[in-house]
Amino acid sequence: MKAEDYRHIALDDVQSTNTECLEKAQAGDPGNLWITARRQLGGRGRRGRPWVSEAGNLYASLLLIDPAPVHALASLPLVAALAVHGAIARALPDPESSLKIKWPNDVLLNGGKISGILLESGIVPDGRRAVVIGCGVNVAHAPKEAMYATATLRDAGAAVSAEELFAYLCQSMARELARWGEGANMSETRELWLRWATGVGKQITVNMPNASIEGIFRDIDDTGCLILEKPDGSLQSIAAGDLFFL
Ligand SMILES: O=C(O)CCCC[C@@H]1SC[C@@H]2NC(=O)N[C@@H]21
Repeated sequence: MKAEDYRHIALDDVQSTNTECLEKAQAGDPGNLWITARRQLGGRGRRGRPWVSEAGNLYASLLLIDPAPVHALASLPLVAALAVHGAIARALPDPESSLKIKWPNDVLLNGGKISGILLESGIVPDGRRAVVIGCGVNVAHAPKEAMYATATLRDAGAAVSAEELFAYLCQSMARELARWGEGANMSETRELWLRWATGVGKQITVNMPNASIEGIFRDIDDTGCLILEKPDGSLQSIAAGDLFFL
């Protein structure tokens, strides 16, 4: 599908563009629908954290219905990260900027988080699976009280608006979904993801809900899992967690 084949609804204030998409799906929407908002009053981040969503930044969610066989869905966060990375790269005036992907799907500009992505899913009344890819990008501002380094497109000298960045995102998302081919072509997506990844080969800590492990970030596999080499030399595959560099 090409970028123009996706529908788009632009809203003003919403709780969350992800919620809007999930509600559309429950009401029978066929999917391939982008919902954007000027502001979110209840923006959600990973692990139930809030996502501060003042006007000026990009809040965009893509609703897909049954985008791939269930076993391939775990790699969709990598597709989303590549798409957001591509859109931001296009907006940056300085081609030398360091724009990296931090596993699984944060995008970092010069080491500061410039984007977060939240995938959510649900089963619609006819039994099919709705998947929502929610993307937030710091265009004009970053949360003031963040516990981590942040970055914005404005501070990087990019004169792009949230609307213009959304147009770039539509194109890069369509391109990356087509490349991925419903998971059938994951090897190409994985290679590209690794090209932009930060921390591969480095000592890291991965925080998971009930544990935290240290080791060397060796690789990612075709399902998007991080392969960690533990101090005893054994390899552990990790499906989800927050990554920190030591
Ligand atoms: O914690 C993260 O890094 C993920 C943040 C995801 C934020 C986006 S903004 C658009 C969409 N709607 C939401 O409520 N969350 C996502």
